[in-house]
Amino acid sequence: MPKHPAHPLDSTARPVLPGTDAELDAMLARALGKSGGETAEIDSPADVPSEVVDPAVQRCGYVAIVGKPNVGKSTLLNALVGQKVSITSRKAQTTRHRITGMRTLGATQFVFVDTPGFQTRHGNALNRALNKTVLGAVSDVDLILFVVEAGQFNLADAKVLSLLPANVPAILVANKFDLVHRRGELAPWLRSMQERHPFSEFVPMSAKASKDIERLFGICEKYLPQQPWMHSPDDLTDRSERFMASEMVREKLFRLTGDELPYTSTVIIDKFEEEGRLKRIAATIVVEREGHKGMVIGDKGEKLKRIGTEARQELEKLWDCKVFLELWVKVRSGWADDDARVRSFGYE
Ligand SMILES: Nc1nc2c(ncn2[C@@H]2O[C@H](COP(=O)(O)OP(=O)(O)OP(=O)(O)O)[C@@H](O)[C@H]2O)c(=O)[nH]1
Repeated sequence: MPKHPAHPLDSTARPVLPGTDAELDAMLARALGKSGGETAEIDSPADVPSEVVDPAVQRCGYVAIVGKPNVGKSTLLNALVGQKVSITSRKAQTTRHRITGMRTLGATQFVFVDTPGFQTRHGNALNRALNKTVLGAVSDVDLILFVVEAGQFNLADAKVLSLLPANVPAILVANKFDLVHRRGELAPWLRSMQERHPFSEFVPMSAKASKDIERLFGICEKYLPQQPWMHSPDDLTDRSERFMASEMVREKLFRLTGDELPYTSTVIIDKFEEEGRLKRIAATIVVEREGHKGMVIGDKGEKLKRIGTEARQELEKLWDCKVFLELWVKVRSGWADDDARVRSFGYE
């Protein structure tokens, strides 16, 4: 029989927020897996075949992943879903859409919502659209994973934190824990974080470590309501193949052009045709200035060719079919400042 922990918000089982120093220290010790905590080991809901789960005992709910740009939200989402549904790059502001990825483990179906980092620096139309997406994402979910870099918190984190609704449980995910060398300094940091928001739990982790991902599933499960699944247990995302194609090109574009290319460059799919086991895709990379065009094309077209090859290879792997990908580059000055154009490029 699969396990079904009581929903923490159903009854008196609401998580107790650590108030005293001793409680905070215990929370930290437990989260770090040190002795002395009563729940150092957390079961993962995995390993119960989902086909055999009676709908009457199924759990299903939305989990929003929020945080400022570059803290690792997309890496986390991909690891949770078990496949690439959101693009990642070292360049901040890579994610622009609300993306849902799903994962069904045992009796529980997790529906994840990825959000763009909350934009604070520029008030242009693109950033206004991005911020609206973040607000929409957090208002109607069962659980929020507020992602920060472990031990860090600045104004950009604070702006995202200020958007969290009071009535939705939020877990503090201290990501990139592998980069923290002075772990002893985390206790005062955790204390200050708990003063900023009544987090239900604290999870120090690395989105790149599979053990941490498994542990996170076990932690999140109890926050999702008991109700039948909304998607088939095999579904991983509700985004179209067309969308995945444009995201994949955009990821390669940002990875291969480095920091010179402004994040306002985007990708539009002009053609998406299927012929048996072959997909023919034509896409345009839209840049803001003539000078950016050269950065994308590179010496003798070398860079553009590499962007195309890498995107094609990943798409072939993702869909398990042959892909023919044709790329173009166009200049459209000021598109990110133009509301109508931002909408026409697919940002609501
Ligand atoms: N060392 C380390 N690096 C990580 C970890 N998680 C993510 N990263 C890296 O951090 C960078 C940003 O990760 P993303 O997943 O793109 O971040 P994001 O928050 O989705 O960024 P935006 O799309 O800009 O909002 C990438 O280079 C990741 O490889 C982690 O746990 N440890």
